[in-house]
Amino acid sequence: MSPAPIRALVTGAAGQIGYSIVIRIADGTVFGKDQPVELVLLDIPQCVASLEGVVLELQDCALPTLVGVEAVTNEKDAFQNIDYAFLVGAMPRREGMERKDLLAANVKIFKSQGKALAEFSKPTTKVIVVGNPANTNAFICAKYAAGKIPASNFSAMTRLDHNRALAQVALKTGTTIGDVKNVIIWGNHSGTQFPDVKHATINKGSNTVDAYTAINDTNWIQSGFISTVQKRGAVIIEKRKLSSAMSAAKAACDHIHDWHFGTKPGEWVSMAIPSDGSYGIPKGLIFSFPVTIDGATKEWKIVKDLPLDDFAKEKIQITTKELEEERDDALKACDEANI
Ligand SMILES: NC(=O)C1=CN([C@@H]2O[C@H](COP(=O)(O)OP(=O)(O)OC[C@H]3O[C@@H](n4cnc5c(N)ncnc54)[C@H](O)[C@@H]3O)[C@@H](O)[C@H]2O)C=CC1
Ligand SMILES: O=C(O)CCC(=O)C(=O)O
Repeated sequence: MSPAPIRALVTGAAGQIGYSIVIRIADGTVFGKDQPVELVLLDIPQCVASLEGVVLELQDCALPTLVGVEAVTNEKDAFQNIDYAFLVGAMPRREGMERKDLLAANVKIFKSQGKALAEFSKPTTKVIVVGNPANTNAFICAKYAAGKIPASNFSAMTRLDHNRALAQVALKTGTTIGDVKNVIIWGNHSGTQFPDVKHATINKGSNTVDAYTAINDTNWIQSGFISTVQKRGAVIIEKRKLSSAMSAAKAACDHIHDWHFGTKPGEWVSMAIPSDGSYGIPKGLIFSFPVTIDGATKEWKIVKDLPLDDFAKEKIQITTKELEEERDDALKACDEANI
């Protein structure tokens, strides 16, 4: 007998990330090839025709794992009874903007969706926020769903930054992605994030070497590497005139896949989740940490007590400060927003 279907919501499903994400959820990449999936696609009423087009294409994919698709334009229908929510729908930044410039416009969406989660969803629903500024939107969403859904069920996506870091290290060392383990993205999904390879390892032939030794270029690790990962989103906007979508959709699916199935033994992933005070990060801030996940309980744990040198502490302080400022601005915008 096949298991009960997993009901997954994708918001902004008519947008560019939505278009790349739904096929991976529907075809078993995220929840497994034997797991039936019901998809709920939400977008704004102006995008209904485009949303219907996505539904037709999903039908045409003839996927054995996809047992239902609903296209909706209201939160009540969208958030009903879901197991996972991929909250993508939000305004993307254009050339020259910082992600936090989106705060005033996008935070209202996440206030409203937090309330909808509280009203219509199950207490076990797990949420990934992709829409920028992702950490702060997740903070707001969790705040307005509080009382019904625990804060630990809310996360923001820094997996794209994590994947970018893996790829840069693999390129630099002439290895493959599978050879590089345990990079970390600390903090905000923004230009202040701290991509860190201090605790990473690289397989070279039959040896496992620490990343600093394998890379053998401290200047690159502490400068070029960090800024490449921090600025990757902006460079892609400059080149494509659109923000990253294929890689963002892949990262969102990696994030939920690992939350559902758990992380591999001896490995961690980067995930922005509510701080419990670890590493001196203020409690409740949605901060990217290294986490391990138990696939049986679907609970994440922050990897504790990694030694941090002064360089790391300074970088972490910068991104913490930015997140505190964003949080305060977002709370103000929510108070002012009459939703
Ligand atoms: N965290 C991360 O690593 C990344 C985050 N992003 C962010 O993801 C978001 C989406 O990006 P794209 O898909 O490229 O944008 P897009 O503009 O192509 O699509 C966004 C979709 O969301 C819809 N939408 C707007 N308000 C909505 C609402 N209240 N409810 C439901 N749908 C709504 C729009 O109608 C549109 O179809 C942006 O904020 C972008 O900055 C993008 C890449 C990576
Ligand atoms: O950079 C942006 O604002 C949009 C896409 C994004 O967040 C990213 O590519 O990292």
